[in-house]
Amino acid sequence: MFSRSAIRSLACTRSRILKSHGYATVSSHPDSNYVTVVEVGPRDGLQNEKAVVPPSVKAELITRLGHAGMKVIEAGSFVSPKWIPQMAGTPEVLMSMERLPGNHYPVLVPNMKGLENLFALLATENPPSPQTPHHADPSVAPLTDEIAIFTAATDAFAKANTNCTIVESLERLEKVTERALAKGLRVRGYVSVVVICPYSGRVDYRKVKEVTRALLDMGCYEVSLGDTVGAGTPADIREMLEVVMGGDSSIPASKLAGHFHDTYGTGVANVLTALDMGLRTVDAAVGGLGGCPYSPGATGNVATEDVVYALRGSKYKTSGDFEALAHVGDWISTRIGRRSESRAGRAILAKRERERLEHDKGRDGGLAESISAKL
Ligand SMILES: CC(C)(COP(=O)([O-])OP(=O)([O-])OC[C@H]1O[C@@H](n2cnc3c(N)ncnc32)[C@H](O)[C@@H]1OP(=O)([O-])[O-])[C@@H](O)C(=O)NCCC(=O)NCCSC(=O)C[C@@](C)(O)CC(=O)[O-]
Repeated sequence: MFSRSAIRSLACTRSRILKSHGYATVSSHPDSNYVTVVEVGPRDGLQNEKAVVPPSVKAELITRLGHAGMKVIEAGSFVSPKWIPQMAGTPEVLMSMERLPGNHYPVLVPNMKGLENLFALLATENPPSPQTPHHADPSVAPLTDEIAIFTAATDAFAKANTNCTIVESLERLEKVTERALAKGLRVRGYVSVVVICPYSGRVDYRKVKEVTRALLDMGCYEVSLGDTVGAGTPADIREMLEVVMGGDSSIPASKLAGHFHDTYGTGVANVLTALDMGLRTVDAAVGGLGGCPYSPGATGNVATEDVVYALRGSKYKTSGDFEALAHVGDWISTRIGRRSESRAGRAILAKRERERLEHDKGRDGGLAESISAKL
């Protein structure tokens, strides 16, 4: 486990960093019941596929997701290709996907090397200037305007995922965040294994809070809390959020997002619990793609279609088009040789297929009747 004093010493740099950059804030939606669903399928989903999906297919997936109404789509990672070969083509993906204006396409960055690689790519599009640090054309979204940094609530998981302890990862990420903010990029944080760690078991929710606080103090505008194993129940999520959002140095719901894997089928229930607790951002993957390479047995993220369907008719609003997303989930699942894991997606496509068959049968029946009437 990491030491509290180490985390506290990181927090001491807070005032210095905030003095130079301030918290990078994202303007909150005018409707307080608007739910931002961050689409993580192209990154969290495809990073876990055995086969390396070609950049052209990933780019088409992101393009399709944009046209299905997704506004924030995690497009890939600038991580070590030795660790995650599935994400090696991220620069090509960013260069070839359609970037809808107003959309955001964050990428994962684990260290300075990843950030330098990203900067090199951004510089190829628009030579930087003080006014437009990395992007000038308003008719398309920037290649990316946001990075996501990641650590964990246990040392065991941090070591498996990033080859270092939590404290070491926070030291590394602090430098990455400072440089990214200075370049005008937004920074989002992730904390993995907020409920159960596949290596060290039940997680102490106070650790989740400490790591989340450290990421916010660095300058992350939001921290996404990952039930990486996907075994958390709504009661677990409620208890975890009560600890993170309560007590001394409480963290407001507006700074948190929920990231729930659906291994035990509690993903949608956990999303609804998080919304009930005041969160308004959740992560999801179309078709329920994914898992985590360092969480054996964990299945994909909660499916975007399932989340969008579950919010229908409720007080919550969101941007994705349910049926269009079901088609995207079916398309990418077929491309990678599996079935869509979205229950709602499969149900609506099966219903539409039955309707089509009945319509065709009706048309054929009508035709047969009119032919026999003429004879
Ligand atoms: C963090 C490191 C890099 C440390 O890895 P390391 O091996 O300690 O790093 P290193 O500095 O010793 O470098 C080793 C080699 O990798 C290269 N390298 C080093 N960094 C990079 C880079 N950025 N881009 C390209 N290459 C890089 C570096 O140049 C060197 O190459 P060599 O000299 O051997 O030829 C490594 O552990 C890593 O990349 N891990 C990635 C882990 C990952 O992507 N996991 C999945 C994402 S997190 C997740 O899915 C959870 C989340 C976010 O979804 C939430 C949830 O569900 O919980």
